[in-house]
Amino acid sequence: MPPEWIRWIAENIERGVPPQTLIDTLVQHRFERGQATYEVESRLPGYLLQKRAAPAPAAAAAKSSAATQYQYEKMGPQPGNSITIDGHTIGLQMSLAQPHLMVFGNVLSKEECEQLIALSQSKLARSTTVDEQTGKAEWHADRTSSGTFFALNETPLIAKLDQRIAQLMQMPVVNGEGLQILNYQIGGEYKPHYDYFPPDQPGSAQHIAIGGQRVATLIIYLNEVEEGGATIFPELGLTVTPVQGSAVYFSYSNSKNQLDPRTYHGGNPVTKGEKWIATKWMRQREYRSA
Ligand SMILES: O=C(O)CCC(=O)C(=O)O
Ligand SMILES: [Fe+2]
Repeated sequence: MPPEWIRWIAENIERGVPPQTLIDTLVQHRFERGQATYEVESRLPGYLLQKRAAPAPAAAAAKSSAATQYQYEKMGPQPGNSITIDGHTIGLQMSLAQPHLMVFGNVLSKEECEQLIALSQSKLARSTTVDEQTGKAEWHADRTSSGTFFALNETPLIAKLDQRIAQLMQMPVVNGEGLQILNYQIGGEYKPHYDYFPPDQPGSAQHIAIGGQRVATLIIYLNEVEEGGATIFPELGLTVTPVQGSAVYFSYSNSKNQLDPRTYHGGNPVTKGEKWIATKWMRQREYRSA
């Protein structure tokens, strides 16, 4: 993150601006939400951090027993060695019961990955105002990742992939948020986080208001990363290495509205080459972006 933004965060924390407001403003300025959350939270004074880390007693009790109490329900992709959707065969490579997690091969073909990167590259080029000012085409090293979204059915390719992904995840297409594309350059990472909106954080209510809580994630790897860039699940000691076209699926919300903290995950820094992923988040209900 550029130093002027770091200063902006520090000054506004000092002035007592609520952390969630800062995070939302950063996201509006095209910083990636995970990075914005990290940059703000890591600068909160100790007492505020503790306040955020120590939820109300009822919530705290629910949280401490959440890992043991989360009830795993039959949902998402059903285990089988492979699944063929519209003539395209996806292979199951590994699955875990708790949390509910699966790794798939060939979710996208090499050509589909390449087309998705090319489509995103032209969108990203339009959204980087900083680069336009300096006239430089390359990405800023201090920006941990750059991203773009595709609205549902935005192009024929996106429509085809939205269908395939929804069928794989066993969710209605309309419950999906628009496909998010992220590009990480060397040093780019996504610090460990939950994909669901933490119920004890004030900013979550406005997200949950549209389409409900997030219930499941599919992260698709669009290229081969030369070194680094694995998706890590620190609670599980699990590392998923990016392989072009393969994907990791995990679900974390059940019909009782419980959330599974075991799905805590992040993207390790890229140390050589670059990393492209496409992420699909599914909601409890139909999701309409504003
Ligand atoms: O980059 C990764 O491997 C993780 C991405 C991620 O956590 C997300 O898109 O929600
Ligand atoms: Fe995530």
